Amino acid sequence: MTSAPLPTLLLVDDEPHSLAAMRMALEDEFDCLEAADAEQAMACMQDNYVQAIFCDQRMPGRTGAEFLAECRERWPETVRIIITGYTETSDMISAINEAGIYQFIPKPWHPDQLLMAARNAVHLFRLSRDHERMSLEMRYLSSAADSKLEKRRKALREGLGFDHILRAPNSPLNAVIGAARRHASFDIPVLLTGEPGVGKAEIARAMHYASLRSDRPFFALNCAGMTDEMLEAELFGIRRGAAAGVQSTRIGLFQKADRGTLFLNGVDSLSPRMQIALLRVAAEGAFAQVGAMETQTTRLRLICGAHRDLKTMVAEGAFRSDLYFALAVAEIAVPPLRARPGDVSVLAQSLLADLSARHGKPVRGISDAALEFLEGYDWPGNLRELENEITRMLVAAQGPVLGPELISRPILQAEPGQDPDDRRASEVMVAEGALKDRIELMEMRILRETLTRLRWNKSRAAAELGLSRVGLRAKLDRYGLAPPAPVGAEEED
Ligand SMILES: Nc1ncnc2c1ncn2[C@@H]1O[C@H](COP(=O)(O)OP(=O)(O)OP(=O)(O)O)[C@@H](O)[C@H]1O
Repeated sequence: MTSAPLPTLLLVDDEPHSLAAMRMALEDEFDCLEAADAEQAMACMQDNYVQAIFCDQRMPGRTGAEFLAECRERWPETVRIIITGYTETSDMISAINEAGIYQFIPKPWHPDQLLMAARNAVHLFRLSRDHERMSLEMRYLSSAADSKLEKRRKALREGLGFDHILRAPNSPLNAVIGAARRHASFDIPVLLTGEPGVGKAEIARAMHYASLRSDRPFFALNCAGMTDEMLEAELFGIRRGAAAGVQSTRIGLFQKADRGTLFLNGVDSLSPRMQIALLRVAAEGAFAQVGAMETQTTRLRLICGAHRDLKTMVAEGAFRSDLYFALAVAEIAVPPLRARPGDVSVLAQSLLADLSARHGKPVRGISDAALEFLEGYDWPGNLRELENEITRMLVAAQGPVLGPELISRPILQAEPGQDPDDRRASEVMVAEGALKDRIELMEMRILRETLTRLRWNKSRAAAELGLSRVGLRAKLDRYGLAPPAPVGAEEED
C-alpha cells in the first residue's frame, strides 16, 4: 500500500545542532530538507517542492529575512517562518514587512511549538493552493458560462429571428417583415392583425429578439377561448387561497415578462372587464394579483394580436377605443396564406423536412404536381392547416416523393389559380351563374380529384365514378384534363 507523501519543509540554520533539533521535532510528520545558509537553501528551493520554510535569522552571508524576502518573490505560496534568538524589534518588523513572514518563533523554542507551527503552515499552504485553484476554476467557469449564455442568446436571436420566418423571395410577407423589423427596436406597443395561423406569434417573437429586450424573457398567450377567471390568474397571478384549489401563490405573465415582451394574441375576444384591466397595464404598467389588495407594476412591452379588425369593433362598440389606441401605436397586418401562394411551396418543403425528421420517416420531397395543388388551395386554417396536410401526406406516403394522390379531397377539388372565393365545392353551390356551368365545374373538379387520387389509373377512376372508359376519356378531352408530367407509375394507355 502506498501512502501520501509527507509535506516537505526546508529547515535553514548555520548551527548543525539547531538543525538536528528541528529535524527531531518535525521528521515524524514532515519530509525535512536542510540547508546551512541562504545559498544552499536557495538551491534546495530550486530542486524541491517546499511547502514551508523554517529559517534562522542570523546566518553567515544573507540573513534569514533577506533569504525569505527573495523566496517570497519566487515561490510566493511557500509559507515562511523565521526563528531568532535576537529580539530587536526593528529587525523583526522589517523581516515581517519585507519577507511576508507568516510566523515569528523566538529561541529557545519548544518542539511542540515548532510542530504546531509546521502543521499550521502546511494547512495554510493547502488552503491557499485550493483557493488559487478554485478561483482559477471560478474564473474559467464563469467565462465558460458567459460564453455559453452568449452562444445561447445568439442562437435564440438567429433561430427565432426574422430570418427564421420562411417566405418566397418575392413574398408579400417581405413588406410585413420590413415593417416589423423597423418597429422592433422602438419600445412601443404594436398590434398584429391577421387570421389564425398566419404567423403573428412568430413575428412577435422575432420582434422581441430584434429588440433591446432580447436578453429578457418573451412570453406568448392566446386569450381566445379563455374565461376571465383563467385569464386573470394567468396574467395577473393569483394569491394562495384566492380561489378554490389554489394551494400556493403563482405569479402571472405580467410579472414574468417584466422588462421583456408579452405577446397577447386574440385581444379581440377580451371581455369588457378584461379590456379595462389590460388598459391599466398598457397605460400605467399597473395590475394586482388575484386576491391581493396592493398594486404591482411591470415594465413589459406589449405586442398584441387580433383576428378581427379592432377599428371595426370600436365602431360597433365591441372594443374600447382607448384600449385600441393604447395597443395599436403601430399596426401591422399579416396576410393570409392564400394571399401569398408563392410561400406555400417554401413552407410545405420546410415543414416536410421538419416532420420527416421528427417522425423518423425519411422522404426526399414533394412532387411539382402536388405543390401545384397545394399552391392552388385557399388554406382557411393557414399554416396550421398546411402543417396538418403535410403530416397526413407524410404518414400516407409509400415512396420517397410525396405526390398529389396523397393530398386530401377538398384540396384536390379546389381549382388552381381560380378566384379564392370560388374554390370550394360548397362555394360553387352558393355561387351565381347558369346551372349547367356550375354543374360542369363540379364535374370537372370531381374528375380531376378522382384521377389524381388514383394516380391517373383510368380504369379504376372509371369504375369508381360509374363511367365506361370511353365515357371517361370523352369527359377528360372535353375539360382538357391530362396527367401531370412525369406520369405516375400506375398510369396506363
Ligand atoms: N413564415 C413562417 N415560417 C415558418 N413557420 C411559420 C411561419 N408562419 C407561421 N409559422 C408557424 O405556423 C404556426 C402558426 O403560426 P403562429 O402561431 O405564429 O400564428 P398566429 O397568427 O399567431 O396564430 P393564432 O392567431 O391562431 O394564434 C406556428 O407553428 C408557426 O411556427
